[in-house]
Amino acid sequence: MATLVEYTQIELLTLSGPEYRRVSTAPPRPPTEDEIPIIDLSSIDGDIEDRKAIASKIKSAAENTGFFYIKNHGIAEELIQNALSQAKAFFDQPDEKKELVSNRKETFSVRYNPKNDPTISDPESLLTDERYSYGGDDLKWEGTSHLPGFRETTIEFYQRRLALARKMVRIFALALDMPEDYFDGVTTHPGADGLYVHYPGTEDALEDSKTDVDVGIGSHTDIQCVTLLWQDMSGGLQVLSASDEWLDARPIAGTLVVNIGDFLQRLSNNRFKSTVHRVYNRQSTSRYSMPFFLGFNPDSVCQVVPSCVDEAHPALYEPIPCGKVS
Ligand SMILES: O=C(O)CCC(=O)C(=O)O
Ligand SMILES: [Fe+2]
Repeated sequence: MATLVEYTQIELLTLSGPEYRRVSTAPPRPPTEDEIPIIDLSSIDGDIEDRKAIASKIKSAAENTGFFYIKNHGIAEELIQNALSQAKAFFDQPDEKKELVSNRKETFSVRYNPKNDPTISDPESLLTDERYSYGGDDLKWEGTSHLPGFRETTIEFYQRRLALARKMVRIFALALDMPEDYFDGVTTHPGADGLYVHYPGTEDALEDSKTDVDVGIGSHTDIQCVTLLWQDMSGGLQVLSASDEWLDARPIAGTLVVNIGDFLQRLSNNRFKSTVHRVYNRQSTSRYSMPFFLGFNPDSVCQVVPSCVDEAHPALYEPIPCGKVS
């Protein structure tokens, strides 16, 4: 007997305006191993053949669901746990010390600052270049200076993720049949945000608001190039499959979740999928996550990669600027 699958429509905000997508109304199911594979990065610093082997796995994942886990990613578990402790210390403070955002979800975010990027030899020239408007982060660090080690750990974790994200971008270049340094020039001083996110337990949220709200983030795609996400063991991240069903992107210890953003979908001429996902915290206790979003240099232009265009596949997109250049 055929099972009746029902669908509904969701509205997404994309680079080219609102878009509507069909999604199944069935509860999320576990993904198959191919739908959200676990990819081992232990040989990422090996030779080019090692990286091509990783790239071929990532290519399949990027063309299928657009989400995968990475393990042996090189970021020390101790650093991740220290960052998590700092995130908890930050969110544990009384409300007036924090920035409260909608949906009762709270965030602390660090933007790219050339001073924190060890690959930049002259940060001042970027900071004083009118085209970038990176903005200062001094107020953030002043406002958190009473939390011991907060700044140091937060910056170190940011730096490690920036380095890993740059390596991943090289793998994406290989996965698009381009030389591995193809994107290096547009990731030298990228738009890149590192966040701590706290989703309070649902009971707490209900008590305060007296309404039946979900704590989380509704259906969306990530706008940038690639996202690296650390999530705690709470669960709640759901990912739309290639057949429009919700998959449970369950937490797997020792991994980060990686997904493709709108810019990478665009420059791959839709070969790689910028996948719809959402997060709910429906448990009574807090959920913490630490996403990192890598974009391209704000002064660069995003255009379809030559290897993704041929007579049968003309470029679907015009070149667009990657960031606000003021
Ligand atoms: O918190 C998470 O697990 C994911 C958050 C997310 O999707 C986002 O911030 O774009
Ligand atoms: Fe997201």
